[in-house]
Amino acid sequence: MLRKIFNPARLSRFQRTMVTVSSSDALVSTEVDDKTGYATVTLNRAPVNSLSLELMTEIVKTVDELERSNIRGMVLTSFSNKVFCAGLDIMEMVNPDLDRLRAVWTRLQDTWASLYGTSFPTVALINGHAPAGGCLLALCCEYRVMCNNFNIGLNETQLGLAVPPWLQGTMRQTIGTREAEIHCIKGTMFNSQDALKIGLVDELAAENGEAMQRALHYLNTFKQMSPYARSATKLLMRNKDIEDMKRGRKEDVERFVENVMNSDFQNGLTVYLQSLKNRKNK
Ligand SMILES: CCCCCCCCCCCC/C=C/CC(=O)SCCNC(=O)CCNC(=O)[C@H](O)C(C)(C)COP(=O)(O)OP(=O)(O)OC[C@H]1O[C@@H](n2cnc3c(N)ncnc32)[C@H](O)[C@@H]1OP(=O)(O)O
Repeated sequence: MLRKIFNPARLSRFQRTMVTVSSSDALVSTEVDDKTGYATVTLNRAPVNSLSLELMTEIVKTVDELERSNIRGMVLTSFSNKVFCAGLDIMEMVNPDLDRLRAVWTRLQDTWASLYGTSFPTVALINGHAPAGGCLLALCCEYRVMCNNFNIGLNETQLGLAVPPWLQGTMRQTIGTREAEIHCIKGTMFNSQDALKIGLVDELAAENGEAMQRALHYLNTFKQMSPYARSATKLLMRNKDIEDMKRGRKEDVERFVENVMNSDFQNGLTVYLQSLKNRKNK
């Protein structure tokens, strides 16, 4: 599982040298620069990259294939310069089919596990808002560069959802136990500056180009380092969290289903959706 010597010949499925490989309707597009071995993975589900079952399936598949392709690093970003990812697709939770709802939560667990557990270095280039599941994607990466004037945070409790233990753990690891407890419970959304102050993101950038330079700078810090030592250290730090999540995953799915099927939650969701539409029409 650990990284071997970079071999561009193993990148066949992915486009190399910065030309998009995927068709225009692909939910995730991947470009690999064969000089550096860095992949740029772009979420491409208009309008707001909300995490449907299909988008999460594509993310997991992409990360698995990159793991096999022997890349040297990955930048995760959005097609939109306004929204990085709007979190779980709310429509997946409105009067859902139970089997699909279980599959949605299972796939969110998989998404977290595969992104959190990559052997190669990962940077989230947060070029837009990142509430809830959007913040989750960013937290899974090793390093976060955020453009100015957006919001990020785990606002689940504001929506009537509990933050699952594995996601709480990633937040704790990033901003510390005390702050994670306060802000998971409150469902705080941070603007870019406050996110930097609290350590939720590592750097700010004025715009996309600068953010990409900073992301690549982070990846370049590993150029001279043994990939084996790097990834072994990362995985030794993270594997226990993934194993813990996997041990409790069935109960976690059932808690989510119970949470979503609660009539108060369903009523709240209808009001919330309407509020999003009203905000838009103002
Ligand atoms: C002990 C432990 C117990 C554990 C128990 C388990 C319980 C479960 C826990 C679950 C926790 C973790 C899970 C995460 C849940 C989520 O991720 S829920 C989703 C949260 N997301 C949001 O609240 C974001 C809502 N959206 C916005 O705030 C804004 O849309 C935006 C800031 C992202 C973007 O704003 P703007 O650019 O102005 O676009 P809009 O006009 O608002 O939106 C365009 C369009 O998209 C629709 N939309 C927005 N977000 C979503 C979404 N998340 N899902 C689906 N659709 C979305 C929006 O309604 C607009 O649609 P129309 O054009 O009006 O049709």
